[in-house]
This record gives sequence, C-alpha cells and structure tokens, in this order.
Amino acid sequence: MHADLPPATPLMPAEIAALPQRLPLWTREAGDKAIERHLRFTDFTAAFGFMSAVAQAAERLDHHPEWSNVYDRVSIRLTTHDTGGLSDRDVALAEAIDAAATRFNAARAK
Ligand SMILES: C[C@H](O)[C@H](O)[C@H]1CNC2=NC(N)=NC(=O)C2=N1
Repeated sequence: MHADLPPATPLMPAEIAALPQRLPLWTREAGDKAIERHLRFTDFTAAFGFMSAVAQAAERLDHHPEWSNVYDRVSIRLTTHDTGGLSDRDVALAEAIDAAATRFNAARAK
C-alpha cells in the first residue's frame, strides 16, 4: 500500500541537535528518542477536526502518532518504532501536524 515510500531513515546526531531550530514548537524527550507537542483548541470539535486531519496525514506518510485527547487538548509524541528512535518520518509528520495546527487555530498548551 505504501510501497512507494522509502523506509524511515534515522536522524544523525547533528540533525537531532538542530531540531529546536527546525521544529521550534516541539520539545525533545530525554534521551532524544522522541519529540512532543501539546496543543489546545477552542473546543472538542476543533480538537477532533485537527486529529482527523492529522490522521489523514499519518496515513499518507505511513507514520503514526502516539497521542491523547482530553476535551480541547491534544498531546502528541512522535517516535519511529521501526528504528527505535527519531527518523525523517517524525520530522515529516511534525511538519504536517504544525500545518494542521495552524489551520485549526491551535494554541500552545503546557
Ligand atoms: C509497516 C508500516 O510501514 C510500519 O509499521 C510503519 C507504520 N507507522 C509507523 N509509525 C511510527 N510512529 N513508527 C513506525 O515505525 C511506523 N511504522
């Protein structure tokens, strides 16, 4: 189904070090195996609309978030299970998530 996509490529240490510049809204988890972002929306409908948009991006990229939702809040953790750490797919999904967050007027949470 996703035979057209190359396999996930692990990030090099220099790429991990540059993540704060590349993805300023994301924080690196201790150990640098994952990044996370916490968002708040105007209400549950907006939060769920955002999650639906992210779900479509995740399918397109063949890369899926670890996330949770409570009413108007969504917390997202990105890691690559296949490689056991951060990969280019995490960056690609984070960029798609940032674009969707803008469209759904997300605010920073936490
Ligand atoms: C078979 C399929 O391509 C893989 O299982 C993909 C699907 N989505 C994924 N999502 C995440 N976050 N990590 C993975 O390693 C991963 N692997």
